[in-house]
Amino acid sequence: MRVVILEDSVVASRWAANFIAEQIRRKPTSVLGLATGGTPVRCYDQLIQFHKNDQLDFSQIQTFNLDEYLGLPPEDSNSYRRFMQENFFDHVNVVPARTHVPDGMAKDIDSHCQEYERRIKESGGIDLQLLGIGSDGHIAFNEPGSSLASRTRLKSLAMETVQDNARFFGSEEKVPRLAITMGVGTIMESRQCLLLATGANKATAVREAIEGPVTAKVTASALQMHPATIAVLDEAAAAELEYADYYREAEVLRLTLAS
Ligand SMILES: N[C@@H]1[C@@H](O)[C@H](O)[C@@H](COP(=O)(O)O)O[C@@H]1O
Repeated sequence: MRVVILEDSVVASRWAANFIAEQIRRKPTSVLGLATGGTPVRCYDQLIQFHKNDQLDFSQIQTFNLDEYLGLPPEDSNSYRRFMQENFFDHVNVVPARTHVPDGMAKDIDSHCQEYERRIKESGGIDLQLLGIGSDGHIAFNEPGSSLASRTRLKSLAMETVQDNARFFGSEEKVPRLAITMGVGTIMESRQCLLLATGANKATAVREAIEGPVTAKVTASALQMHPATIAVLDEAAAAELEYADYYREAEVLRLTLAS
């Protein structure tokens, strides 16, 4: 796994946004997998700036979001669909019908999940999947114990995740306990993954994901088996990495080779 350590969350978010922008410039019809949470907000901000200032064109892309809370309609202020509209989609020229977020109000959840998988396949598959990481090491809502071969399905949230996400809802009681989420297997089929993690509260999860054993206890560790994952970290999130100096040196060498 390529590990890029940058000074702070501003620089790390800009790096991630640049990487996504390059992907879109190289392939204007890119299929992007997108994430929610506090972490990617700055990255989306930067992409919006690229659109406004540098004419970055989103008109041909398709997007698939990782997950959605069960029982929240799209207009709910805490739904991930609303998050995406407010933090990204409403500010760029993406075609609304080409943006996909699981439907938290789906009546037949199993067939909705299968349909979501079918649409990803039909799109040609995800070119670049943006990921955050939960403090318990989850990706999307693949909580500890999730099968590393799992597909899009209904999952119950771990208590740690409920507590972490209570900050968006005002209280723990208001956080839905169930969500529809892409599986680890679904994510692993993306051609490239970009794991963005910032802040000291992610340091342990980041260490376990990058340097620990591959285990369903830390579903982000499955990315060690992915052929093209880049972890973009700020110093705080990288603080517990045993091989941080090696990753830094490798990046310097990469830059030297590129110049
Ligand atoms: N399902 C989302 C994840 O996709 C996200 O990575 C995680 C961390 O979010 P934050 O960036 O707010 O720490 O939160 C939720 O659980």
